[in-house]
Amino acid sequence: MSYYQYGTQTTNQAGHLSIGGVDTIELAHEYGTPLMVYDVALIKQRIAGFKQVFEEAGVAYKVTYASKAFAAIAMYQLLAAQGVGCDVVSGGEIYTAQQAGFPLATASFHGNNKSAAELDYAVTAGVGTIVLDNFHEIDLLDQVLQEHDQKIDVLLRIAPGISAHTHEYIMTGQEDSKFGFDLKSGQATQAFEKVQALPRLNLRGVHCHIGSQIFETKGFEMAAKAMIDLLAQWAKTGFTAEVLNLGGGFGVRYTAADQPLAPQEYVRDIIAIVKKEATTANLPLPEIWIEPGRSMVAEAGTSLYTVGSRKDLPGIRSYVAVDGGMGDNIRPALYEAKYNAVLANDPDGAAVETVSIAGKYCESGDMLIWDLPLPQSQPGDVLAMFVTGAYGYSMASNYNRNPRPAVVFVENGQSRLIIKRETYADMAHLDLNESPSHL
Ligand SMILES: Cc1ncc(COP(=O)(O)O)c(C=O)c1O
Ligand SMILES: N[C@@H](CCCC[NH3+])C(=O)O
Repeated sequence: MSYYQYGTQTTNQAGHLSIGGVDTIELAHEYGTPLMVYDVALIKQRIAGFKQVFEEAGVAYKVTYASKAFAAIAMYQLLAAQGVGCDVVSGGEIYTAQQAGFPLATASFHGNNKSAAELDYAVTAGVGTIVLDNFHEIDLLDQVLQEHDQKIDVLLRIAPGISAHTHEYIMTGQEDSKFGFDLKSGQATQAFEKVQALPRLNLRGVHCHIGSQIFETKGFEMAAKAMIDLLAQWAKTGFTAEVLNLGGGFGVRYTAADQPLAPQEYVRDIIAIVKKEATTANLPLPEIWIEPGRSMVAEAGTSLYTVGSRKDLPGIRSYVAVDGGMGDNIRPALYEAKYNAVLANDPDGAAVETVSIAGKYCESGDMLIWDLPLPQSQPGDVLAMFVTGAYGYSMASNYNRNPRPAVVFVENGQSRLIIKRETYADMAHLDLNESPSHL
């Protein structure tokens, strides 16, 4: 095998890339391309791995999936069946979870500018926890609760002032951030006092999230320590935190240059540091919550594209274009994210050339992979691009009025369509076509 295999990926007897026991070339024929393929067994393995670490440590916990990484009805159903909660960040994610029959009592609602309508929706839909992000939201939520004569559990999102080593755009825990109550300037304690004075808000603890695609455990350790120190201060007022949510952010391996720990290792480390710091501060151990997104689904996702045109610039480079691009995966254009890919019809084939994989969108920046060693490719070959399961489909767009791809789950030799390919009519269905006049 010449490629790094994630989850159930292997080369089958036909010499094709297989995922979940299903031939990816057959998937491309059956469902068309671009196609997103999710290895369900790998998602289940990740969930089980996270839970196991907590179980072994014998601590109270909650594993919640950050839906923004990939939200779909089938995904929420898979989570519910595996007994994990989720975090939602919009009315749309709440709606999708609700359609899936997801137990919303296990969901947490995040966001730096939740609207009154979204808060109302969350309260009436039965979302279990609101993660309060700012002072305006505290007032909005209290108002909504008064209207419904209800109470709700809340956490306070704290910006701990920790810069994790990751791309600037996906860093969130540093002081200069739009998210959460700032720790250093005292905003966090002001928010604590404000919430404590509002009987409809049942403050259960604190939340922080220091960023995404993080490889080192140091940042999590610093964040955990900062949170425990804060809770120790608040404990002097008689407050006992029941929950400490340390967010997500665990890194994954996109290419060989990425060397993350196994996802469970981050959690093992987090548990150890929380235990140590809580003991030192003489605090009862709170329930530890995590909310991984990327590490739950990224490596389980593979994008299949069909190879089309080619442009050779002797001495410069060769562009090989595929039938998708920045509309189904904005990450290379947005973050200069790096990916790896193989020809699904010849995954073990020796590379004979280096090509750059272009998308089909009208942007020079619509490049999926620069300088990829590949066997000789022909139009009609299927390119399998790895680790596209997080922030791919969920950040997809209809730029150039290209339809968003279909999505399938594969497991045990079977495939199931979970999101249909968008049609031209789907994309135009909100356009009004009633009057020939121009106002
Ligand atoms: C509040 C919060 N929780 C969890 C996550 C999930 O992060 P990741 O996908 O890196 O695990 C994010 C996204 O970065 C987030 O903003
Ligand atoms: N969307 C980003 C991560 C942001 C996570 C949300 N806070 C990515 O693709 O890496």
